[in-house]
Amino acid sequence: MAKQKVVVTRKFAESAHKLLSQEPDIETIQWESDRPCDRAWLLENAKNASGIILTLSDKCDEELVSAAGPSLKVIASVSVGTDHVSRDALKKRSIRLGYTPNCLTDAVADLSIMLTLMAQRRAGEAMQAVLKGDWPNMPWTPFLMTGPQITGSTVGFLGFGRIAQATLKRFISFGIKRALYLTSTPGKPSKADYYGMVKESPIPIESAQGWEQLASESDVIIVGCNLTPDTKHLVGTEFLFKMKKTGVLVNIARGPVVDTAALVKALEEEEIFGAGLDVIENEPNIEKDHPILRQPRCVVLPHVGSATIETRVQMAEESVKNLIAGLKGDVMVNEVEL
Ligand SMILES: O=CC(=O)O
Repeated sequence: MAKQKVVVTRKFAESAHKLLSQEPDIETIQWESDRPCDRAWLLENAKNASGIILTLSDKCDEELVSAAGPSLKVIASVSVGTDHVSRDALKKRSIRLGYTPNCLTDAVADLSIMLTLMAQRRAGEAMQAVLKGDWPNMPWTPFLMTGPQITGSTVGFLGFGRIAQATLKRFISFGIKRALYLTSTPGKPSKADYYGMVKESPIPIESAQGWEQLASESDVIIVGCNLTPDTKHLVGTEFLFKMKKTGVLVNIARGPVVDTAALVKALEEEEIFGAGLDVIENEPNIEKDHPILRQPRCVVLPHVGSATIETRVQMAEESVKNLIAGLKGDVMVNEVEL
């Protein structure tokens, strides 16, 4: 029987490649670098492939699936977000889509806490001052580098899936007093209520009546929703200007949910206290002199939410398992319902 061709668009963890190499019926075409593969290489090598393992920076669109042709059965994305994949292009050809939602929950929740504290406690600004040699001119003064405290605050979640709930679980141990959430089904907790947060929580967890309530009553806002046409720029001027002046905004979801120009304006005009971004519109192509990078109260990280060693190994291994299950017609570890 002819082997099934699988294209792998990165060098991942060794253990994941080993899993794949143990499959006797699979022939692997491998991009030999951990940096993104060339689009032309991908389109060329996708021809007659049965499966492709890719990441959020590889666009999986009509062009790619039609380049692969009718042999294509499965896409395994090494990510939780799948907005880089055209669901329509897969659905109409009955191509299955695997993803890695669970294994990165803790890593991203940890980062959400880190960004919140960095934004509230002005970590970026404080580090810059020390690195620039300004510390000798900054003697201890009562309000030097002060920011709002997390204890006693209200934390608002735009999107209340696994990562948001794992983040809330952590926030509770910081002594927050209330949580508010907004999902695409207002009034109901997310179907992914894995931690039993809403039922078992020691603090009130309430569904916000709308984005206005979420924006105006929260001290911290965690953006954790999917990017869809409805959520693009959901956090824009109106939202930001409704936030408390002591409020901080954290985005660990997808850049375009937040309108960057509006965020720059809100920070410049001190309409909000600070921001922590793991993702940003047009990433990774952010110019060194982009106005968002000149905001002292804004911490920007290069999309490293899931970047713990353990998580990245697990994401790669799970993706290989998803791919193999998809090719064999078995149940995947995690599959997107298209
Ligand atoms: O953003 C990261 C992911 O989708 O895995």
